[in-house]
Amino acid sequence: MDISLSNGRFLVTGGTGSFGQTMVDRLLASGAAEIRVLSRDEAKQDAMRLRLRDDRVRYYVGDVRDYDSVSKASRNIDFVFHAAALKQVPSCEFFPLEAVRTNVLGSANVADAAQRNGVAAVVFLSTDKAVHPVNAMGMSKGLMEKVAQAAVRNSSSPTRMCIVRYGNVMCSRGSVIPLFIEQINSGVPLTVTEPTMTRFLMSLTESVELVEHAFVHGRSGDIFIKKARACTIGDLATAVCNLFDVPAKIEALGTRHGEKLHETLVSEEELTRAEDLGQFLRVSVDSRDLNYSLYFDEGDSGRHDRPDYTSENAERLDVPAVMRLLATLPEVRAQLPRALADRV
Ligand SMILES: O=c1ccn([C@@H]2O[C@H](COP(=O)(O)OP(=O)(O)O[C@H]3O[C@H](CO)[C@@H](O)[C@H](O)[C@H]3O)[C@@H](O)[C@H]2O)c(=O)[nH]1
Repeated sequence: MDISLSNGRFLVTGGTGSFGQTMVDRLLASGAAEIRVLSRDEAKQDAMRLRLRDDRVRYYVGDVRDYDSVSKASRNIDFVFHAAALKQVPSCEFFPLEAVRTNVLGSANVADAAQRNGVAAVVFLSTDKAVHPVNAMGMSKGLMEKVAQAAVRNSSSPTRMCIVRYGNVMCSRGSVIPLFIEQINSGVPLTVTEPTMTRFLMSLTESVELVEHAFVHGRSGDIFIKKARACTIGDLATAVCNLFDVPAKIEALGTRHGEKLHETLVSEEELTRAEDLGQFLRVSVDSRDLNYSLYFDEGDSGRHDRPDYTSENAERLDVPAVMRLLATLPEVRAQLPRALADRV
């Protein structure tokens, strides 16, 4: 089957979220024949229905935790983008089993339903927090990656499954940039956890580009990463204040539950078998089978001589560069007085 966003029937799990809605917009603009949105919240679906008013989008209320609802939504579908997840780090720390139910078991349901329904390809959305994970959200996403790769290894199904891993998506729902802007608008200090903490910065558009790249070019079991720039949270807070032309008033919060100082997009072990594709990296699945004698006799000849790819050693943006980047984001521009937007 021809692999393109304009051809076929698509299912987007978590389709009412920040990524999901951007992906659905992209699919509609590309001319996709049918797009199903699977999500739990009927009110968000209704708001989306009213915004889009497009018959090609069908809404399925359901939960990836429930195999039946995933299976029904996957019937006669060609391609799945699996974005449904519990993604807030602090809340997953308090409810780790909820993260397991949605991110691990829910993803297993998506993989299983796709294989049984003859779906051609699935892209699973993962996160840098899945690498060397220290919090329940990252651990559950790391296990999701393993579940997807095991589904590829353990089955002769033709369903192609790829994973994309990305860093912080600027302005996604509940994230720090909209919070900083809200704090500026309310005239209260910006709550900064730890100024030296670093994070990768990606736009929603870039996250959709990464998913599209994996969808078109991925081989089963591949993990795709888009090379990204990073900044410190202290510089991010200063950049937001400068952009809105307010003095930088900062209240130190301290590191939150389960947070890392720096994130890792690709581990050094993965880098030994990563393929550099320019803007993207491809880490293919370790396809050796479970024959222990081969592990002992042949081992892994890859050399571990490259450090992890982290938000600490990635291209670092300074305050003016972060300001320029923020000023390109529609979500930020919508809040920024015209005169200030034009100055950057
Ligand atoms: O009041 C706040 C809230 C957050 N932060 C910091 O801002 C950064 C970003 O925080 P946030 O936007 O909450 O994102 P993360 O906790 O890093 O997690 C996001 O980014 C991940 C990718 O790393 C995604 O997988 C998650 O779903 C998403 O919530 C972190 O360094 C936080 O410590 C502050 O300084 N002040």
